[in-house]
Amino acid sequence: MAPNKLNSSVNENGSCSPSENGFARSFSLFPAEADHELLQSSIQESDGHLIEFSEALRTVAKALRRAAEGKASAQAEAAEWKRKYELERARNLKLDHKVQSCRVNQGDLDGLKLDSPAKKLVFCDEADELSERCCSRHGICSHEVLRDGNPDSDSKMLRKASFKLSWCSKGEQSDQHKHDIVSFERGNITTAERSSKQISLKWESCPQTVLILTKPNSVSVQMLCAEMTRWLREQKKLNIYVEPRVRKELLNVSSYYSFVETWKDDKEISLLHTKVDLVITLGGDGTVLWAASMFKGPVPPVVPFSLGSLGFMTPFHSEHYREYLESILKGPISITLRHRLICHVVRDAAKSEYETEDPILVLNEVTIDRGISSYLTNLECYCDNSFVTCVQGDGLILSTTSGSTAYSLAAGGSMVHPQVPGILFTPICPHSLSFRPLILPEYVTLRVQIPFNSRSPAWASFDGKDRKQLAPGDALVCSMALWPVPTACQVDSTNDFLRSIHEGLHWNLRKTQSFDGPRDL
Ligand SMILES: NC(=O)c1ccc[n+]([C@@H]2O[C@H](COP(=O)([O-])OP(=O)(O)OC[C@H]3O[C@@H](n4cnc5c(N)ncnc54)[C@H](O)[C@@H]3O)[C@@H](O)[C@H]2O)c1
Ligand SMILES: Nc1ncnc2c1ncn2[C@@H]1O[C@H](COP(=O)(O)OP(=O)(O)OP(=O)(O)O)[C@@H](O)[C@H]1O
Repeated sequence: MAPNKLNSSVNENGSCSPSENGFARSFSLFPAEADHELLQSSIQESDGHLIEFSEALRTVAKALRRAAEGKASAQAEAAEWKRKYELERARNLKLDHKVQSCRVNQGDLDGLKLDSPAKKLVFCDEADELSERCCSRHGICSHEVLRDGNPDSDSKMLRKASFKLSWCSKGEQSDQHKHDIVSFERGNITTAERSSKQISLKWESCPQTVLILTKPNSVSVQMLCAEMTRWLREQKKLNIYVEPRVRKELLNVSSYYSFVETWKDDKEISLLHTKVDLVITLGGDGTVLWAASMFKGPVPPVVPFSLGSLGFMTPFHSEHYREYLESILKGPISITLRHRLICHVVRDAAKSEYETEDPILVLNEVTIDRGISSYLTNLECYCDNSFVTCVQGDGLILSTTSGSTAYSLAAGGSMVHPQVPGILFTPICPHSLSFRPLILPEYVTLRVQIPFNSRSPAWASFDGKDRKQLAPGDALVCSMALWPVPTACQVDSTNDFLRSIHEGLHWNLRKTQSFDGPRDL
């Protein structure tokens, strides 16, 4: 309790000194000294209770005042948002109207209809204005580009389940445009749309084909894979694809699994995204990285199940796979769009920047380090042709935000929510006192050049795999890829991210300070 005038005459032992306290002196007529002391202490106690009570009343009054003030400001804010919403809605209705009339004038696009799927893709790409309209009405992407067969015969010819992605919004209907990040309202710049809202996937037709990818050499994973395959086939009537190795394992268990499909070569792998509606991974983060690496282009939604420890990208516990898959196959699903980096190695001997080896897509990071050399690496770094710095140390990590909790974190980089579109620039053991990690915007192109005067080659590795030597004169060019990895969330992007850093890293875990002790009031 705070020091107070009322108890300022209390001595060190906690009792009132008779010489200082006239009130105490007036009771000196009582014969027994013990009774007197008892009375003294009960008076002090009731004083104490009164003080405590008045403090409590003051706190309640303060809280009530704050609540009233908060309510008033919340009401004002709500009114302002409502006004903005009405404005935006009116603007969108006007735009919609314009689009409709434009369409009538153009003969409803019928004249532009093309007969092959390939042409249809080109049509979508080329007619930017039209695709804008399709996006603004249907959300992020209407999945048109993944359709094949005759576009006129519509859903009967679909080989893949079509779905719709949209930003989640609180209202029933969102009329907002996906590209409308900044709006100009009466000459003032306002942010109309957040770039990283929770994304929701809604199936427009039922998923039919599932690809199951599993961590190798694990008996528990093999058993779960067999059980899940049977359940998906018998209960959900789905087609199942697995890796050739897994098909053999399943057939060793029983010939029942002969319905399971697989592929023969890389060409068939490159076409998987046109057949598969959903990818299920059984393993840890490494299996999610493996799944991502199989898709060099678009990636179907991935449902990552963790076996054993909770991974950072595997929020689904395998024990409850039936409930999770039931709800995922039904939809809608909250999705994290995990950005990937596309990396090109440009050799010194190349005649032009465009003469590169096959690009490599990474979900976590690309690392350029000193490999087995004991010399410092010397890496010249450029960002959109501006010189950034020269890394002298063990190396450099260019990481996605999904990879921010992996190697980059170990090298001192920040942890970033996976839905934030950025590139982390994290040095490994820089021999300098002032080299802090950076986070760069998603639209930049980074170039890491091995100088001609470097004492040794550098080594690039991609998601911890596929090491490539970079000789003096070679460069690694890296930018954000077009094709993210959509992973299903257990709850939503933010909840899953926070849970993974709490449970996976014990982030900021500390014993709570006890209540008693010195305090400021
Ligand atoms: N010093 C380090 O921390 C270090 C060193 C090398 C590689 N790595 C990481 O390992 C990754 C390859 O993983 P792997 O499973 O194939 O190899 P692995 O089996 O060697 O596992 C590496 C560990 O990193 C974890 N991990 C992977 N991706 C993660 C992510 N996005 N967030 C948090 N943790 C993550 C895995 O769960 C695992 O515990 C690389 O991409 C790299 O990020 C880390
Ligand atoms: N289908 C696959 N084929 C080949 N290799 C794979 C496959 N799936 C995973 N791997 C590799 O196996 C290794 C271990 O996988 P994973 O990280 O999933 O398991 P884990 O190490 O047990 O998980 P955790 O680190 O979360 O405990 C990784 O290096 C990964 O690249």
